[in-house]
Amino acid sequence: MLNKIKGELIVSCQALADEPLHSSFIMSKMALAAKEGGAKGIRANSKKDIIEIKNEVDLPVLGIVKRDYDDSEVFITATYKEIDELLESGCEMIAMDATERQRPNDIRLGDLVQYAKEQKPTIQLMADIATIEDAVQAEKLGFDCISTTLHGYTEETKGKKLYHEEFSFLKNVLKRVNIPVIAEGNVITPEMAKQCLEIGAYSVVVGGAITRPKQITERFMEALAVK
Ligand SMILES: CC(=O)N[C@H](C=O)[C@@H](O)[C@H](O)[C@H](O)COP(=O)(O)O
Repeated sequence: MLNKIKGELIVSCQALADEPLHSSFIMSKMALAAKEGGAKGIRANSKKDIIEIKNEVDLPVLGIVKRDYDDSEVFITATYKEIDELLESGCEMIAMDATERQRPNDIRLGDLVQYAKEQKPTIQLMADIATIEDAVQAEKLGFDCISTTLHGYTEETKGKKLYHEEFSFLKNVLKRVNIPVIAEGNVITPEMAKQCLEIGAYSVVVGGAITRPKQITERFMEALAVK
């Protein structure tokens, strides 16, 4: 998958149970629209959505399973169970939370990486990180690439946006690791996506700005309210 997405756009097609477009069928059509628009990869949540998306488009899929656990704040591919589901889904790459936060049942991130690679040696793994330290650790653990997905979404990074200070976080991550770094999170305009690639991101993931019409509408409403 990494070869196919170099310098390209990945579209994240996700709608959780509490979102208006929650439906594997709708996500598969979102993926088709993304493909027809030129995207070279899809990020998707849940085995069900991934299977339906794979029936609709022949693009490589970066899979996650979002699931909440009582004993942890980690919710993106948190345990062996989610990894098993993703291996069954046929996705080419698995993304998992790679923050230093405690995982459910105290599972160690390194053990999850090892498990996934043992189960399917050809699977590629993406580390969803929030901090520079997460990125450095992820490279050591054997992840194939890093994504800035969780920057701004942890206690430590709350309120931060990837585009703050001319994408300074992205620039710093790029300086500290040698594996590909994918820009993801709050990339909301085509210009921002282009900027991420110019800075040196390997590719860019755009979600809400393409596939969450409620979020897009809210952005318009905010702008109108200012006037
Ligand atoms: C923090 C979190 O849960 N991020 C999720 C990760 O899969 C998705 O909800 C995002 O849509 C995705 O990361 C793309 O980002 P954006 O939608 O901002 O372009």
